Amino acid sequence: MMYVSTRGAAPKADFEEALLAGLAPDGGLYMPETWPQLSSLPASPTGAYAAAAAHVMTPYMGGNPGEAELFALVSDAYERFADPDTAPLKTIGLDLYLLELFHGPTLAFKDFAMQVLSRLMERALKRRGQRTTIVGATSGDTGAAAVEAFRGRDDIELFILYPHGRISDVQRKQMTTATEDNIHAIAIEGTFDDTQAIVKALFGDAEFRTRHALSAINSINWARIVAQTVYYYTAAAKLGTACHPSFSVPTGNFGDIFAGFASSLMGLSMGRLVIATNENDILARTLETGRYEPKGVVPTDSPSMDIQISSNFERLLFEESGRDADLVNRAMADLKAKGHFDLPPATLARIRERFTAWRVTRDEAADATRALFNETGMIIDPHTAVGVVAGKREQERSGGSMVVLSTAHPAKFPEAVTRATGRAADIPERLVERLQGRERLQILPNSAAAVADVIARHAANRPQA
Ligand SMILES: Cc1ncc(COP(=O)(O)O)c(C=O)c1O
Ligand SMILES: N[C@@H](CCOP(=O)(O)O)C(=O)O
Repeated sequence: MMYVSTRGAAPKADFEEALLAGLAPDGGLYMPETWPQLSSLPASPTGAYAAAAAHVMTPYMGGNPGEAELFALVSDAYERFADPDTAPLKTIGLDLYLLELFHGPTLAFKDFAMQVLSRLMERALKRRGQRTTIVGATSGDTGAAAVEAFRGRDDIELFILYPHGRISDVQRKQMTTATEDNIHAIAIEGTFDDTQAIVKALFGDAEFRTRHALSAINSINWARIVAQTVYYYTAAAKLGTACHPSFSVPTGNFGDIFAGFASSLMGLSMGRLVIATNENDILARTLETGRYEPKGVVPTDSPSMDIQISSNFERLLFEESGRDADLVNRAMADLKAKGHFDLPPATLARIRERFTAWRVTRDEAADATRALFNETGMIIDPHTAVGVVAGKREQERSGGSMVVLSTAHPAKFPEAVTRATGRAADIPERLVERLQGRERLQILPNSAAAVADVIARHAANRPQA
């Protein structure tokens, strides 16, 4: 299995190269050259999430690692998940389900991929005798998951950028209380989009990128997407082969829903993929009008989705334009020069065949949280609430089974949850432990040069091995 860049000008890479590079050298995102086919999970072994993960992910690895080694690696990655089912499916209405993806160590869906990614990276670096500098951008959850997955790992420095004052206190402390020397939390005076732009700018500087051996842990890294395809399979398997569920996915950077799309391209039969957005509704506007046009980010109760530049939309554009790298390059150039790009009608039509988008307001999400709590006693987080509202709307429109991805634990967002339901969610013990201790962070202006300087100074002061 080889990987190609969405911008068409990078050499093909194997899985390990794509994993360590993160972003392709031409600025594009890696995509598999062909889609492995897997219409469903084998009937046996059933239940075991790690076995399913190894089975779904193996074809993407090109034999490095092979399925047995990958199985051992993912088994270790998912061992500390709090629910024995890893990704349990709960019924919340008529043919309406919640896929709970928050039982990992940092209580958000990011743990599913990050726990695997860190192990794959460490393995690759050891094999090659290399070290790496990870630079990541986070609106809260990716950073927490990355800190947890990479803390204390040999040969890996993690610099994680988050928008200052725009994530929840819990999310911030999950990153800033890490005591390990290889973890560096940096608050940027800007939005998540600014932090993501800084990451891309650092990768765009070829000399800096090579000198510091940069790697990425955001969903621009293909390995993240692969690991996130697995739970679409396990959810579908639980509902049975006759059911072709739709999936409602709270969406920001478009990585999680792209993993669902990837599963459908692999042959998993499903209904619609529902893009559930908050007031930062660029994707809903794009599907409606055909124009991708970021507007200013507004803060909401679902801060992890306060994103206007959805990185992985580039992957969708590439795939649904018939893998037209020239078109992707033109779109990205237009975005830079004019602040928007227009989807060709045929590409828009193909996207609409598979995806529906619903914009959900803060009040609608809070009402849904309250209603579910009153009906079932269940407390959901504000991102999941956006997914529930969008999922129900789509179910009313097109019918069928609907699986809503429950992307975070409500304890991560106590203010919004308490406002909606009148009570806060119980805080799991594993979170309590992580919130203690002194916070360690730097606040930097919205400047790639400032971040580059911190990384360079740290490298210069690192004791030589
Ligand atoms: C809790 C939560 N839900 C949803 C999302 C959106 O996921 P994606 O960026 O993959 O679209 C995020 C952030 O990525 C998140 O942290
Ligand atoms: N919502 C995310 C934003 C980054 O998304 P990623 O999936 O590309 O890492 C976050 O919580 O940081």
